[in-house]
Amino acid sequence: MCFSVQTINTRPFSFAYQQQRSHPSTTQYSMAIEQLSYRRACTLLPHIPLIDLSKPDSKHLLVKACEEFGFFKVINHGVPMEFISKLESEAIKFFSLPFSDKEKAGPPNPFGYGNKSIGQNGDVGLVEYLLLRTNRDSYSKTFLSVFGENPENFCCALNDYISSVKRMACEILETMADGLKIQPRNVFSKLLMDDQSDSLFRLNHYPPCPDIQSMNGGNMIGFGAHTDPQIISVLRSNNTSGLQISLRDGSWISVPPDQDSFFINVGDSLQVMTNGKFRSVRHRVLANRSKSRVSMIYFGGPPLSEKIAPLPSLMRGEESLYKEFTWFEYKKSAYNSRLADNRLVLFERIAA
Ligand SMILES: C=C1C[C@]23C[C@@]1(O)CC[C@H]2[C@@]12CC[C@H](O)[C@@](C)(C(=O)O1)[C@H]2[C@@H]3C(=O)O
Ligand SMILES: O=C(O)CCC(=O)C(=O)O
Ligand SMILES: [Fe+2]
Repeated sequence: MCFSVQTINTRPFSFAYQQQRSHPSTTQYSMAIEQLSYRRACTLLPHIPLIDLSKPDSKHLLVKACEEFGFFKVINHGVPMEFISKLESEAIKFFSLPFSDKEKAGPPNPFGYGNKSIGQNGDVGLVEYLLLRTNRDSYSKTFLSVFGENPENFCCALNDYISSVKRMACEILETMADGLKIQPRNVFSKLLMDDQSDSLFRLNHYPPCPDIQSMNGGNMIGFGAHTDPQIISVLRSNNTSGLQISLRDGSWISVPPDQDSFFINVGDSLQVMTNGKFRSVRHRVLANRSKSRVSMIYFGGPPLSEKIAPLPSLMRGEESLYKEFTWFEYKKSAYNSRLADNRLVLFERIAA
């Protein structure tokens, strides 16, 4: 069964040479063609910022990407390929089990194995998943029911991957603090490093959807449009397309998959902590006609008792755009919402 989404917004681009006189010169032609290819590149190419973590100047690009898109791609990330491929193969093994085995780890409450139903409020998508807490004791229990006495391989793969990706997420958050010229540089990363940090991990499997063309004009929803409530999300997928991000004008652009890189999302909490300077990015996943997509996402969240508020060092005399709240309050409200809802509006301060 597939689920539909509205047609992707494609922005029309006008042909530069339509504005020329009836007999343009060669120079006018070549200028027009140049302009046309430039416009085509701007319209058709995804404008995904690329951050090379090994370059010292990345902090400025990183801040710019968070302000403009709330999304960027990271290379030279330092996460060993071995950890990535080991976890991917464990995930594939899990999703290949018979449904009767997988459902032993479900239904999600919200943790555990889920199939087609996302969250508790009626959202659906063409996806099956495992939603886990990031501590080993917690996910080991989830797997005992499926793998009996031997969940060790999966648990080791998760532990290696999550530790390494968490380290990278902290490095990114510290580089962000440098780029924003705020101190201490662990002002964001300490929330993920805290023993009580409420971080999550998700493995998603999107099976191919061969009847895509015959249904709803070719757009089937894998994971509906939403923003992530946490501070930062670190996403890695195999080489199957599907992920899209929404630009400020509401149009959607496809993110070309890259199995060797990571994609970073600014979450709602980071938008609040920067008083709206950084943008929590709306994103979604469309089903693929012929290939399975497997993605793994680390959601870096603060401790439940943490106050989520704009950092005073970023305010410089501005008013806070948000009411005061704790992560517990925000999370409770988020988990009562539908996927597509704007969860931050309830926490916005009404301008005087
Ligand atoms: C519909 C929902 C699923 C979600 C909880 C919610 O009520 C609204 C936020 C959703 C989301 C999106 C990002 C992450 O995938 C997630 C784990 C999260 O923290 O918030 C999911 C929640 C979920 O799948 O339970
Ligand atoms: O699976 C993906 O590529 C993205 C999923 C996602 O956005 C999420 O789980 O919050
Ligand atoms: Fe997401």
